[in-house]
Amino acid sequence: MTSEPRLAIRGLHKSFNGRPVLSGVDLDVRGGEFVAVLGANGSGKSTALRCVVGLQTPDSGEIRLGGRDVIGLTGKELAQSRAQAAMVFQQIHLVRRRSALDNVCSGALGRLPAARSLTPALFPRELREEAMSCLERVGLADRAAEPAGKLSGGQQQRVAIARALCQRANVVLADEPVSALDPSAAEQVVALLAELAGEGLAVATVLHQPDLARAHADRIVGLLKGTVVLNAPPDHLSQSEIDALYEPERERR
Ligand SMILES: Nc1ncnc2c1ncn2[C@@H]1O[C@H](COP(=O)(O)OP(=O)(O)OP(=O)(O)O)[C@@H](O)[C@H]1O
Repeated sequence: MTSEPRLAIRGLHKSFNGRPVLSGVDLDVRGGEFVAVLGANGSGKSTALRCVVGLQTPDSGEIRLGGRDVIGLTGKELAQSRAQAAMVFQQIHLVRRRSALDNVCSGALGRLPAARSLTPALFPRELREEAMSCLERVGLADRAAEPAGKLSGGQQQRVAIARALCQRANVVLADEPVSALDPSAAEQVVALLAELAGEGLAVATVLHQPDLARAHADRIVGLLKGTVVLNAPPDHLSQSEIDALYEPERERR
């Protein structure tokens, strides 16, 4: 594991309509590390990850990707810095009628010349080869030609992860990637994310399954009402510490 974090978040604040959602969040993810982010509904998990990839704008704080603060960057510099991080979502967002391979190739659209990115027929051969090796890494090379919509939910999520690899992201952020999957597919996808971290990627995933986090993560980060209250390897955390993250949900019921 490298010592310089690939992703370093410092003092992240975000409010919606005057209501604080993130109140000074710090989070580091190093290459080779698999971090699970846990917390009750509304604790700010998605907002924190969305700020990293530019889907939300924080009110204040630092987001360092590859050692460089991306807040305040503009234009090409911002695009290059942000491309280091790719996001995988619960709703998988593949083009269902396109092949798995075409979907994976689309991870490279940000670096293709415009004339090459208009339609998959124009994707260069080298890109198709790279996308194929990304599909191999997620165990789906044999389904490359299949329309994405015909694959199972777990397979589609693995295609989305391959697309993140084809973006050449070195930080992969996943927001509840397994919430829509059955337990066996969920286990496979989380194990895959852990394996990719083991190969050197920096991976952080929001999970609603503390057991999967305990089984696979190197570190668990717990958010409570927009504040990091846990940050430790699973075997350093008691079940009651993890259960306490979900107290606000129980109070609401
Ligand atoms: N674009 C937005 N506009 C207004 N409020 C928002 C917006 N995005 C998120 N929120 C609110 O911010 C709070 C935190 O949302 P967020 O999605 O980050 O929580 P979460 O921990 O990921 O929750 P969940 O587990 O339910 O996905 C919630 O109360 C949510 O309603």
